[in-house]
Amino acid sequence: MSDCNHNCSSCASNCGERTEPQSLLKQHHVKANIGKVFGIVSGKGGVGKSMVTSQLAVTLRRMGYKVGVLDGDIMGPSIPKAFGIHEQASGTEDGMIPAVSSTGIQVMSTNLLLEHETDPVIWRGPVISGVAQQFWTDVIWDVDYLLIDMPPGTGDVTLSVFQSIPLNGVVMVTSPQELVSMVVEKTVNMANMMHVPMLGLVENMSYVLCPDCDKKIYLFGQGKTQEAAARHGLDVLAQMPIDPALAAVVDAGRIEDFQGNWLENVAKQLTK
Ligand SMILES: Nc1ncnc2c1ncn2[C@@H]1O[C@H](COP(=O)(O)OP(=O)(O)OP(=O)(O)O)[C@@H](O)[C@H]1O
Repeated sequence: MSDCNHNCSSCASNCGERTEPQSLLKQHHVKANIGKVFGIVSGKGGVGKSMVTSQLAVTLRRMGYKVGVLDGDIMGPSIPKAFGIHEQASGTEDGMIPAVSSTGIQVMSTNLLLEHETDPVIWRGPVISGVAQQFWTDVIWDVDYLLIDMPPGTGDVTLSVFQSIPLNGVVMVTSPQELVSMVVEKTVNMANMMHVPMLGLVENMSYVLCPDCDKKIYLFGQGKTQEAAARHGLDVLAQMPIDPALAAVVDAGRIEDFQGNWLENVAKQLTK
């Protein structure tokens, strides 16, 4: 190490004298213009993480912001379908260009790279993590807010996103039953260990609204949410009902038409 200047912060060499851990954070594409970046996480699958990510993107767009969604759920991408995007992503010599929804939301997802939407993603772990990173480093985003729909749980891709993308915070999505479980705690702990601020919790499928009297029916009991969230050190930012109309707009690729303002408080947290 003849040319060692003993300043580890400006040196990429991993020699035995290194005293500081090396950052694994990656730069976004040189031509990209990205304001803030938020991850949407969940302890396990099927709790409505993609639903919340899409609705949050629409809510921010309705507030007038430029919004992008990076579909980090590489194996089970569902964002393009919710937005009714079926064409393949395009690219130039410079980089990848995200698809754009009918209201102007930018989207990048593995499903936009496959020849057929129904093709399985038969890639090994390291390749999958690499793709999530490339959606950050190689895509020419132009957004005020980039939302990352993370894969469920605390696996490879989640870790890779936490390590390589400078997140401004994460929002946790749970269902009422999941809130009391260990998997939520694991995800909260992972964000803490990665020093990424956990902004709070969206409880999805909290209640059903009676179509006749508008009464909220809490199928899994009421009042436990605040207590369980507090145990995890989380603020409850929103509670969303189970609403067949929501599932229907997702199935029809028309999430941008959804009615409801459940996530306005979450959007305010992200934009403040
Ligand atoms: N509040 C809701 N009301 C009605 N249907 C919902 C609601 N939330 C989610 N769904 C439906 O439940 C299914 C699972 O939701 P979603 O794909 O968002 O979950 P997820 O947590 O992202 O799952 P995964 O991580 O496994 O992809 C979807 O068909 C979605 O349309």
